[in-house]
Amino acid sequence: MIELKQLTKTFDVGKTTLTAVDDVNLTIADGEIFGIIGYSGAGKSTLIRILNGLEKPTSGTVDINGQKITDIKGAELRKARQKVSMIFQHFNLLWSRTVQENIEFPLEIAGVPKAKRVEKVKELVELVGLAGREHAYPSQLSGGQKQRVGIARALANDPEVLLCDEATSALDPETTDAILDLLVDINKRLGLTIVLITHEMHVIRKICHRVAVMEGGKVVELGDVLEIFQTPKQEITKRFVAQVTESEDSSETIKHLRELYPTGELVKLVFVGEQAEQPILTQLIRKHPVEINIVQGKVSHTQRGAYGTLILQLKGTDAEIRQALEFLNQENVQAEVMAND
Ligand SMILES: Nc1ncnc2c1ncn2[C@@H]1O[C@H](COP(=O)(O)OP(=O)(O)OP(=O)(O)O)[C@@H](O)[C@H]1O
Repeated sequence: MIELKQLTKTFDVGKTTLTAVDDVNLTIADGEIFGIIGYSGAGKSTLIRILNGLEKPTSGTVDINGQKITDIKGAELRKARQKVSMIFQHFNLLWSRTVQENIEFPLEIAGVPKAKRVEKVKELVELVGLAGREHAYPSQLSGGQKQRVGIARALANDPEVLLCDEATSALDPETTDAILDLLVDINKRLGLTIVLITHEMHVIRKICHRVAVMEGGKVVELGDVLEIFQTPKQEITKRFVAQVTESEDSSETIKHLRELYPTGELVKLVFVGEQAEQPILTQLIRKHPVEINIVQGKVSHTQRGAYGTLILQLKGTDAEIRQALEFLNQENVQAEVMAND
C-alpha cells in the first residue's frame, strides 16, 4: 500500500514561493492501477519524483509498503528505491547498449551474477514481447519497442511499484494501446501496483482502476474511473472526460439530430456496468407500444466495466413515451429527453 499524507512541496522562485504539490492525501492499494491526471504545471511530475524518492517533500510523508521513504536516506533509500521502478516518456535507454544490455543494467548495478542476469533478461524479453530482438540497439527499434525495453528494464529488480511518467505520450495511438495492454497484462500477472501520470483521459479510461485529478498542486477530484466518467463533478474533470466522450449534448449536435429526426422525442440513455450488456431495448419494445429508432450509440470499456450512451428517437403518444422513460429509469438506465435549446 502507498500512503501519501499531507504532502506538500514548495520551491523558492526568486522572492516568491511556488507550491507545486499542495497538501495531497492519497492511499493506493496493492495491485491497483492508479492514474493521476492534470494539465501541464499541475504538479504531477513533482509528485511522482517524491514517490520515487528523487525529491524530498517540504512537509508530509510517503509510506510505501510500510516504509516511510521520506524519512530515510543514503544506502537505505537506494535499497528502498529498488522496489519502486519507473518508465519515462522518452524511454531513457542507453543508446550504446543493446536491448539485452539495457535490461541487464539495473541487475549489474545490484551486483547480480552474469548467469542469473542472462536468465532474468530471457524471462523479461518474453514477458514484454521482444524475443528475437535482444541484440538490437535502441536506434533500430520502433517507439513501442523502445518502451517495451524500458518496461523490461524497470521490472528487472522485481519492483513492487511501477511508476509511469507520461509513458505513452510520445507514441502513436495504436502503439499507445499496445503498451497500455502490456501494462494491464503485467499488472495482472505480477500483481504489480502501477501509478501513472498523464494528461490524456484515454490512458485513464483504458487501464486505470481509480484516478486522481490534479490542479494547482491539489487533488481536486478522486474516484473510481467508471464513476468519474459517469458523473464528473469538477469543471476540470468534465473537460478531461470530454476528451474521450463525443459531445453529443452540445446544442449544435441536438439541433442537427432534431433536423434528421423531426418527430417524436430524442432520448439519451446512459448505461453503466452490467446494464450495458443487457437486452433492455428488447424488453422496452415488448412491454411498451412505442416505436424506436436508434440514432447513435457508443459503448466504452474501462477496467471497472463498460459504460455507454445511446440516443433513440421514441415515437408514440405523450403518455406512451412517459411510460417508456419510467420503465427505463426503473431498470436503472438513466434516460432523459434531449432538450432542444
Ligand atoms: N525544480 C523546480 N524549481 C522551481 N519550480 C519548479 C521546479 N519543479 C517544478 N516546478 C514548478 O512546479 C509546478 C508543478 O510542476 P510539475 O512539473 O510538477 O507539473 P506537471 O503537472 O508535471 O507538468 P508537466 O507535465 O508540464 O511537467 C510548475 O509551476 C513548475 O514550474
